[in-house]
Amino acid sequence: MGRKANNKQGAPPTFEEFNAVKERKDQKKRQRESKVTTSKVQSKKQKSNDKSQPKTKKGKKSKTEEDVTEIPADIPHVDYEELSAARKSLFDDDSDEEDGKLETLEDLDDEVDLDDEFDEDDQDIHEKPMFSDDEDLSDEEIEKVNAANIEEYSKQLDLERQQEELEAEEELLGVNQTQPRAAILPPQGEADPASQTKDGAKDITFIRTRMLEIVKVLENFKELAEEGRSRSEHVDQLINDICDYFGYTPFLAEKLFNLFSPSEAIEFFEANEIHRPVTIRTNTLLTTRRNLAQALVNRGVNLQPIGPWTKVGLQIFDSQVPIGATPEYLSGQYILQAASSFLPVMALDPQENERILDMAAAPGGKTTYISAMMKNTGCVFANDANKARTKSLIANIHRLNCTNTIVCNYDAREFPKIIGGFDRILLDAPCSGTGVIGKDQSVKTNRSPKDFIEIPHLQKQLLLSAIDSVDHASPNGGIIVYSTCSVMVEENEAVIDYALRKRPNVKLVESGLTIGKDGFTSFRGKNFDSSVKLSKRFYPHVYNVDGFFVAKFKKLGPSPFDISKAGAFEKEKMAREEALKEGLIADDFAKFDAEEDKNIMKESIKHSLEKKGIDPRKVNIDEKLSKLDEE
Ligand SMILES: C[S@@+](CC[C@H](N)C(=O)[O-])C[C@H]1O[C@@H](n2cnc3c(N)ncnc32)[C@H](O)[C@@H]1O
Repeated sequence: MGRKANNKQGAPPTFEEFNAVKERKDQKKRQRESKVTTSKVQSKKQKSNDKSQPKTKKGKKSKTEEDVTEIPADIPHVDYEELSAARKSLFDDDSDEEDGKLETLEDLDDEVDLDDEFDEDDQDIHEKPMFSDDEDLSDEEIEKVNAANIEEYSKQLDLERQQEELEAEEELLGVNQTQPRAAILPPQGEADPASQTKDGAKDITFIRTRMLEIVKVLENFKELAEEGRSRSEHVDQLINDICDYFGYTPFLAEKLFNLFSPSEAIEFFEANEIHRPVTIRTNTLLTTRRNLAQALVNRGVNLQPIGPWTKVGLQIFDSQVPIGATPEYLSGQYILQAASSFLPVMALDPQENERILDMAAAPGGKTTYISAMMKNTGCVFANDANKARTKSLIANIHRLNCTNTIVCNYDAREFPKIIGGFDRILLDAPCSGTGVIGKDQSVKTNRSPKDFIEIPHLQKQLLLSAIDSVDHASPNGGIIVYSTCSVMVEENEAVIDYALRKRPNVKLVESGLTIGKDGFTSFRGKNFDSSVKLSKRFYPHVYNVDGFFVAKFKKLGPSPFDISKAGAFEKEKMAREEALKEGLIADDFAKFDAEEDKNIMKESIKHSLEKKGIDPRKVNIDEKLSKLDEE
């Protein structure tokens, strides 16, 4: 019978179930150890009392006793053998007991065969109570033992049952298998059995099982690999299966796979199949989290704080009202915002009365948080290159009552030519979105190798601009925070490492974030500056937040461009020259869409005419527009 047929026994476990099996296996091991040690205690006790050995096996010592070397003090003493014997005595002695009691015990007996504790071929033990010939154990003592141990006994029964279930699952998964496995990979040159269903479709159940099995092999390759099959063959098959099962292009599946160990990669891919929890941020300009929570609970919203790391976030479990249309929402008391989006603003740590630039701000989730942290003092420049997106940015700024904010619409590579000298800058850069696949499944198929050249190129240019636009002499500031919702090294560590090399007047500093994994200091043969480990990575499968990256810089001295007052175009030219030298594509990533811009301008003219009480249909808008262009 082939593998596939074997696997048709039932749906394979999910990865969580697989982990649960592993966990239960550990638990079982611990329990066995506990049992072993208690058995030893009993053995010692009996020896010291000069009593006969328990009749677990005629003429043989219990195997478990030989294995024990230590008796941990914290293990409760439960004598299962004595207990078992007592129970047997109880059955024998209490045959006239009330039906109910007997039924209960017999039910337990049905579930777990206590004789499993002893040697199977020891018929005598099966036939009579263990201690039936033990003169010292009176009925009273039996009852005492039973009463004292019944709780432990019941726990033991549960464990035994779990153990049976576990063994059944293990059998299915081959968890205990240490021998080289049966063939997991399709035989060389033969068709993949995964595509051999009757209708020719891929057998997803089979693919899932194979993925888990390959992961196990890769994590213990020496022992488990099939002879004659290389590691890379296993990896290739696993990546194929990831593509088939989760729907990624091979290119992206491999890139993401390379970020993790095989089992963690599967956890990551699994996590991308589900949405992150719905979370909101309290707008502390208008309310407190306590008052907001109370108001929403009164409307039938089921919520709780996100976690100890944020004092403004709430997680919504369910709601009887649309969470984006409550009076509290409409009056700006909160914003729907992914928990991961709080992190760069927390790292930025805006202070009252500062001048802050949010370089890529639309739709304004972070801008409005910055504004709230500054208590509406100082000034926040909220910039975005995409004019259409500035609409939602403005709407959010208004709704959340942020009165210290100026919206602008530049290609942020133009800074600091437009305006510089900021105390702090947030660059929440445009990115590939590989951290938010749970939200946008299209990322699985629409990212190409070109993206991972062009996007980092733009990110590098933007980051250099951010560095050059900050005032190194700012009393408490001189801070730049770089963030992306990508997990790719090219868009994260490689970008900040590039900035460190190009701008020796900045250094990376602690982000102040209490969660997150350290940034990579090396990756697939590339070494980054050792300080890159101060950056933080966030993963959906670890923190149940979107995949995210945050790095915090402190500017220590002026940039060469600060002094030369070079404009964006000179800087751009230099950056392009650098990029060309490094073999990067120098095409523009963020192209200006003139047609889109024209439409937005027309709409804006119509609105302003309406505001003035003029019917826009009676005005030649195209003419007005071309006049504006001339100006
Ligand atoms: C990740 S989103 C920003 C999200 C925003 N910070 C928030 O929290 O709501 C990236 C933004 O960068 C903008 N962008 C792309 N290229 C840009 C450029 N050259 N200069 C400024 N903004 C740019 C995009 O229009 C997009 O709105």
